[in-house]
Amino acid sequence: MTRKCIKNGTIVTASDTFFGDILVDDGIIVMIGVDLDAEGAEIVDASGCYVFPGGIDPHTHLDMPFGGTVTIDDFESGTIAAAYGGTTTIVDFCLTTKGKPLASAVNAWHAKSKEKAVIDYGFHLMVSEVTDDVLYELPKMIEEEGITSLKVFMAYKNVLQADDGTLYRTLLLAKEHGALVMVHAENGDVIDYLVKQALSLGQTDPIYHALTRPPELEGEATGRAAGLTGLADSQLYVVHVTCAQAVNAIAEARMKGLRVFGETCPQYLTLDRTYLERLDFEGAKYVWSPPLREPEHQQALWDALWNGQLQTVGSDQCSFNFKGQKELGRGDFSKIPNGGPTIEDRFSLLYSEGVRKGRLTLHKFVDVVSTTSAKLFGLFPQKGTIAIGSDADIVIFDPMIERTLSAATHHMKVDYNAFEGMQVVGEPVSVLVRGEFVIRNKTFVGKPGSGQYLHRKRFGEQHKLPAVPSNGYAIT
Ligand SMILES: NC(=O)NCCC(=O)O
Ligand SMILES: [Zn+2]
Ligand SMILES: [Zn+2]
Repeated sequence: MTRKCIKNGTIVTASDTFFGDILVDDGIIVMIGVDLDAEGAEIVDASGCYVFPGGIDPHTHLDMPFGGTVTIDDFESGTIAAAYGGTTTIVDFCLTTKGKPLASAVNAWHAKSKEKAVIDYGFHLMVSEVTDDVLYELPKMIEEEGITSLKVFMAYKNVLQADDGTLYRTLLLAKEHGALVMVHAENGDVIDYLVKQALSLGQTDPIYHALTRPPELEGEATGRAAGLTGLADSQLYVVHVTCAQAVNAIAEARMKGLRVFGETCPQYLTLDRTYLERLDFEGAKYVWSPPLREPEHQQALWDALWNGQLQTVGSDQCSFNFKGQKELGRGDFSKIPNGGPTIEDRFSLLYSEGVRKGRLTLHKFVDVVSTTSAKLFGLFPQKGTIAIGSDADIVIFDPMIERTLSAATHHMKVDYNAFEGMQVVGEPVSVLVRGEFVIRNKTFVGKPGSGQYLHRKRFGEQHKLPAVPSNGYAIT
């Protein structure tokens, strides 16, 4: 049945809260109001629940070769887990290879995702060099594929790291063609020196991963990237911000009027550096770059979300099994594959740790887990809100359910949960993508391959919504 009426929920967007019904037809929201006439529609009862726009996760790495291995969650397990967690759209990083056409990387990413994704998805391009070939091809990727965001790494020396000239040229190109440059901001050269020094002293445990990547090096790189953005009069999105130093650099750039935006991730808001000290090499489970920080940085990140210095929360889903993958770094922390499993718990953690603990308002919660990502990445208002004409990507969320996050109950393939044992309150009970249930009463009912590829708009452009049916109107 394509027509549905979601009844009696508390509908929350980034700007409004109202009680009522949502009528969905053919995947689109066609009416919002009180006591809607739902004749011919399937009734979905949302009483006692919040009705949120589907989460948008702007930062995932599914089925991606990295650190000498490949992330264990692919577009099937990763998007099923995302859906369970209340996320209906992801933007995944397409890894390009130096010397090879960008199109071959994009085609490979289409092949990984097409038959598998259960929610909608787009791609960012990771750019590690700017050659004449890349300069020629990039505009085509933006125009033909709708890939309107490009990531540049300032760290991972000799692997993905690009130099400042490459970053600057990418910023210029992005300005010219309406793309958003994303940056992994850490000073890779100094980190390389510190890592070699630690290893030469026999300091090989996971904790040295954090000790060789101090927050000053994240703050320095963030400020440098922001400065180059100003010079290029371009736009920048700093991924996975972890510390006060980087927040300050972003805030300073924004105060100067620069188009600089920042994302943090659930792990940096809820976990700290002591996790890397866990015995029996368990600390390897908590190796991310940039690393987990001292607890005081968490407050800086929550404050920055509250006051708008940071705008989004991405998962940076990049999962490796502890057994056989994280273990590649036993005896040498620099060989531990970087990243962790976060796609499933992002939305609930932000609600439970953010809204429930008074660190985010309900509207700010929706904004940082969905709406602003839609705006920055060319998906709004097709995605990221509940409005007439928008896709019916909807999360029915029971705010009273108490549960414990655990690998025993999660839906990712990966063999551990980064938030194991953490108590959260609130759970998505049903999740719809374009009006079809993917999760219904906490059970997966979707179909691999039903997720659609999203051709995204250029930076600053909006989607035109389909015409509203003649009887479509909103009562608020
Ligand atoms: N963040 C992390 O440790 N792994 C994923 C790759 C990246 O985003 O740098
Ligand atoms: Zn990164
Ligand atoms: Zn990442």
